[in-house]
Amino acid sequence: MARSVLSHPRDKERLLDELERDVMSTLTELASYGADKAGGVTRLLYTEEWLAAQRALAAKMSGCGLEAEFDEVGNLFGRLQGEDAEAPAILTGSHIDTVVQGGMYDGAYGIAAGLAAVAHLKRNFGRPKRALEVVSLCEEEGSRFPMAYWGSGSIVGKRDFEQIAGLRDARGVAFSDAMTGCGFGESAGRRRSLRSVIGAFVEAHIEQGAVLETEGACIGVVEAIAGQRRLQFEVTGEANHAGTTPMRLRRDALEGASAMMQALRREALRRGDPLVATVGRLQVQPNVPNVVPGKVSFTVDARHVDGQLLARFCEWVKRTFERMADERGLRIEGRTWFREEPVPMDAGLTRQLEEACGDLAVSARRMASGAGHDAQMFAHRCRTAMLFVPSRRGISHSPEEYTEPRELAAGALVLTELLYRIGYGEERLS
Ligand SMILES: NC(=O)NC(NC(N)=O)C(=O)[O-]
Ligand SMILES: [Zn+2]
Ligand SMILES: [Zn+2]
Repeated sequence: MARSVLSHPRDKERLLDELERDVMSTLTELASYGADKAGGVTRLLYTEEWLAAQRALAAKMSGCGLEAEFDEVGNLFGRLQGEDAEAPAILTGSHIDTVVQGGMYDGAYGIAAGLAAVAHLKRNFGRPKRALEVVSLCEEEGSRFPMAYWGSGSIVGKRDFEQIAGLRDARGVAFSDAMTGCGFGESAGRRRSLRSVIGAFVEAHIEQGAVLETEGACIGVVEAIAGQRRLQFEVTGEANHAGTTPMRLRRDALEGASAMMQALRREALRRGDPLVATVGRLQVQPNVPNVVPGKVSFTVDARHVDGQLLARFCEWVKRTFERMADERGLRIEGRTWFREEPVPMDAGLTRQLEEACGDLAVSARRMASGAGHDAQMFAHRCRTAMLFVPSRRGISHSPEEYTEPRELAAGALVLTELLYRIGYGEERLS
């Protein structure tokens, strides 16, 4: 087996041209599924545009000579069989879903890069020692239903059908109805999602921050992924007439909630980086100009690379919000609907990723991820590594999300090299 996918350094530009062409073709096609008027992409789990994107990817995978198959929750796999049918497969990919009015790269890039890499390896090196699978994970963001990592979590056993019972989206559509409506679910007769043995998982993703761009590095070698909590609060006061209710007699739920949000921001700033806290969703009832708001619900998304410091901050949030509600004669209910602990990437596989960057003369730097990723799920079950490519001005979860095609190709080149070494090499996964 040759040491590298490059038989000579002069082959690098030609391979970058090929990978850039293939990655951009897949990204452009996927961006058409859920293209919204704001110029971004909205492709939520189990919607028509989500299903159309998965079906288009299945056709692309088959067109590359891979065995395309959906599992019971709608994860899509494109498999390149290995010589050793018993050897645990190596998976690469990311999530197909997006946030509302998101960009065309978050998630989709990892799928496009994985497909370009495995297709190149198949064409040029034939059958690997162990199976290589490109995976389009059905959901990661938690944008439609109060459930995140549904795709990767179902594969590694951290999500199951009991957890989605009773969940509904903002329009009242039941999770289970949306899932069965797309032809998935427990009784759809598809392969079970849970996989007991996985050789490794490698995810390519946009950085969604500005470190690589600021430092002029091509690749982020991810060492760890931050932990995160998502909390939902309901503040209840008393709806009343905006014209006849004196200020001192009001129990204004929005005034109380806004004071809590200001306190949240001040405390997060006081505790300092890398702690972040975000109020992303706010709903006011009855939400009309001439009524004192009687009820407000809002979300808090809190993250930190240190699990203990994250837990302590969330305890402060709950304690402080309860005190502030009491002081105003308001009621407050809070619940944590999502939590993931910080997780390190596999040291050996990360070292191999870094070595591949060096051998390919692609600049790289080690870093942590403030964003959550499917790699966070797989890291509990198998050797997992992750690479980033730069995000222009660090922008993501926005129609302004952008990465240069050549930067996307460089990430795909490193991914191709790593998959070649661990998929075709004799040595066991280190
Ligand atoms: N890559 C992501 O944008 N992930 C997002 N989604 C989750 N589940 O973390 C996030 O908010 O960081
Ligand atoms: Zn995202
Ligand atoms: Zn993502």
